[in-house]
Amino acid sequence: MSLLGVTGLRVRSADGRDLVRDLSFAIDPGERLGLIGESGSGKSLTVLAIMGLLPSGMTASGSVVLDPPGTGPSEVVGAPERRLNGLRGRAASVVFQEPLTALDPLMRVGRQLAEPIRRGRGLRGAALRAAVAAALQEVRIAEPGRVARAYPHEISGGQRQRVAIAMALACEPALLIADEPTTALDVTVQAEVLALLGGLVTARGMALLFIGHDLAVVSGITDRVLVLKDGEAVESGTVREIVNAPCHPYTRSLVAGARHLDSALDWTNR
Ligand SMILES: Nc1ncnc2c1ncn2[C@@H]1O[C@H](COP(=O)(O)OP(=O)(O)OP(=O)(O)O)[C@@H](O)[C@H]1O
Repeated sequence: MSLLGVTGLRVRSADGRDLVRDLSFAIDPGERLGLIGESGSGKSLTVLAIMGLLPSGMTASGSVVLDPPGTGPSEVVGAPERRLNGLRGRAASVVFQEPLTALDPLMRVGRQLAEPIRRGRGLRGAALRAAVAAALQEVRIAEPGRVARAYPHEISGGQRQRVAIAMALACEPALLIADEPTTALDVTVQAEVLALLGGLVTARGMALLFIGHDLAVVSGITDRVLVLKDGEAVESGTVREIVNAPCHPYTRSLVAGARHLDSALDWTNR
């Protein structure tokens, strides 16, 4: 059984429009899948449906099953909040595009990172403080003491995204979902955060669902790609297949327009 199995997923708006239609894919433990598509193609709604976090009024149908090692499979669609809370953070965790989504502006960084570590790992006191420092070091925060004492607005955008990544990792999820995690960052910081994410996924043996609109970025960090257009999957395959022999016209336009395509092609020769 896959770690994540999405079958016939449909997301419908409050006014009855189908924003995601008949979407099916699976991710095995340790696998890296990219979900790529233009703005408005339904990528973020797919992520929210997987986490049981759709905005009120929107409904999901079909099936989303999370099956992390050591627990039985759980259906997300229609699950009560209590069951979803047990899955979030442990089975799957999300890093969003805008790190401030994950951070409370009125709470010091160290305290907010401590909360999921305390909940997830049951640590207290000095052991909890040490775990917070270790978590900040793991995401390569240069001055963990200063950053732990800072409020989110007192640190840089790149540091905020590193903290958001540390929070997403706090409960040791089997699947990390990264929803355009570098889009809000400037270009040099983007590359550093991508390298960090890729390294952490490898080091922890996590599976990765990486959402993006830039084929060069997505193909650099994933093994397989699913192409979404207007809420529907139009093509899927390995990075090599998609980059070297795109079938659907939309995928062809993505490949033709991909910036830094050379570096993406280098990745396919790994
Ligand atoms: N809360 C909402 N209410 C109504 N429609 C919404 C809502 N959120 C998203 N949509 C619509 O659903 C469609 C898919 O949106 P979604 O955010 O999943 O796209 P996306 O591929 O993630 O785009 P982007 O790359 O810009 O984030 C879009 O047409 C969008 O306008």
